Amino acid sequence: MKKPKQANLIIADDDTVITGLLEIHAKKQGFQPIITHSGDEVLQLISPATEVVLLDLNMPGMSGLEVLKKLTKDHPHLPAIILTASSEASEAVTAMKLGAYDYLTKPFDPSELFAVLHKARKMRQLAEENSTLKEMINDTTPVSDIIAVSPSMQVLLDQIQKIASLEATVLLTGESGVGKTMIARQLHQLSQRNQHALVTVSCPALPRELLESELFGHEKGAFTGAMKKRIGKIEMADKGTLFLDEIGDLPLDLQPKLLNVLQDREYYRLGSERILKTDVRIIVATNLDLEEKIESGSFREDLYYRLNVFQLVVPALRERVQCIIPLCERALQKIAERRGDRAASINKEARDMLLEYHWPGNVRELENMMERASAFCQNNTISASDLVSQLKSSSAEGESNQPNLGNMKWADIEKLSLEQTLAACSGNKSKAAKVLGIAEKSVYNKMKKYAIES
Ligand SMILES: Nc1ncnc2c1ncn2[C@@H]1O[C@H](COP(=O)(O)OP(=O)(O)OP(=O)(O)O)[C@@H](O)[C@H]1O
Repeated sequence: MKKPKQANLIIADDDTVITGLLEIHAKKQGFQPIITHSGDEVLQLISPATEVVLLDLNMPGMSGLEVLKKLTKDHPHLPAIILTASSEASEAVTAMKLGAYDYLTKPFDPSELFAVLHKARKMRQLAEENSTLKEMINDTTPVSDIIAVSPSMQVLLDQIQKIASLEATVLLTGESGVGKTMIARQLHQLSQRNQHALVTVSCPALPRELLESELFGHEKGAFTGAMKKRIGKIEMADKGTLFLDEIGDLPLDLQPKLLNVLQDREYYRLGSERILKTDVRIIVATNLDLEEKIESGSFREDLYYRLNVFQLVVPALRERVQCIIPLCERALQKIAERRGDRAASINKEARDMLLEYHWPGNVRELENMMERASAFCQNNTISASDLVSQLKSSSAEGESNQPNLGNMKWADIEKLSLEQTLAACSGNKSKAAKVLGIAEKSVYNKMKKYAIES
């Protein structure tokens, strides 16, 4: 068997009529196909030029699913499109779970097949670019890399250890950029489900209709443009963990459907009345006050209670001051590794400034700040002048209710603002929390922190 250098599409099917036709179509569509009629050969044919594999599940030699298993393990960025006979629906589901990019049922429409092939090829190119970028940014924080020096973070890590192995739903709350996604990942890694997928859905990222089909999947023809059946993220996360980020933005009319999943582990694909069962653990995160959303009628109370089995509050960076310098040093270390350089250091004046800053964008802002400061600093040492413009711009861009730092320390401004608000609300903490746009619990915490008497 000759392994052609330029073939970017492998067509594996034992039906010579189909492969003959596909070869002609593929060439017309700009692909350089190579044909095989045996499962065993597929893996040997893969070369750096391969962009897509079209795989029939029923072939002599190694079974299609075995080939797929090896393919997704050894070549995770290589999309495989599965061809199945219509009676093999359960095999198609297995194939999707094994990591197939898509599947088509025979007999298929060639224009539909090539639309999928082109999409897969594009995805392959993007995935490659993405993985290079990911390596550059190194944005996945391994569990051992989590910085937890402050007592509040240590308590949090302790809670994570205790609840990770439970099946219960977890609600992660905290401001944007505090590390909720990182903690969701850790909960999954420490659970018995870690051999299965952690599937993330960002609720505000998609318009309502797309979000619904993204979560629950749809049948062919369920809505205009639903050309074929699609498996939803809930199904993909089966036996693993589903992480719903920004759950506060889940549209009201989708909330009962999620409630059903939480209560009975049941749901329907769009366009189908067949009940599907799922074995999934759900972790959700929000930076919004869900109790406030319940009051305003945009979040269901029954869903909130189902989600709020274990609530983990990830503290804002300003509330874990002891972590600030270690987080900066870790960020600088990672930046240096990426650049193949020595890590920059931070002088005393700059450290003081970092410790006093109010960090509206939390750890994400800190990482960005270190990136810029280390690029522009002199003698590989970050000094106050490398930070000052960034601190100003982040307070200007930040939340509008953050007063200008001016000559006052942030802590003094925060204390003053809390005292004045409490006085204006005749000492009513719940009212003050609403006026300040923070949780009532935060009012109590801040009163304790600044020794404000009730
Ligand atoms: N304690 C920590 N130790 C190490 N890295 C951290 C820590 N907390 C946060 N980070 C890092 O900060 C960045 C932002 O974290 P993450 O994306 O998890 O925040 P988030 O709360 O999910 O934000 P958003 O609400 O905007 O989605 C990530 O690069 C993450 O690795």
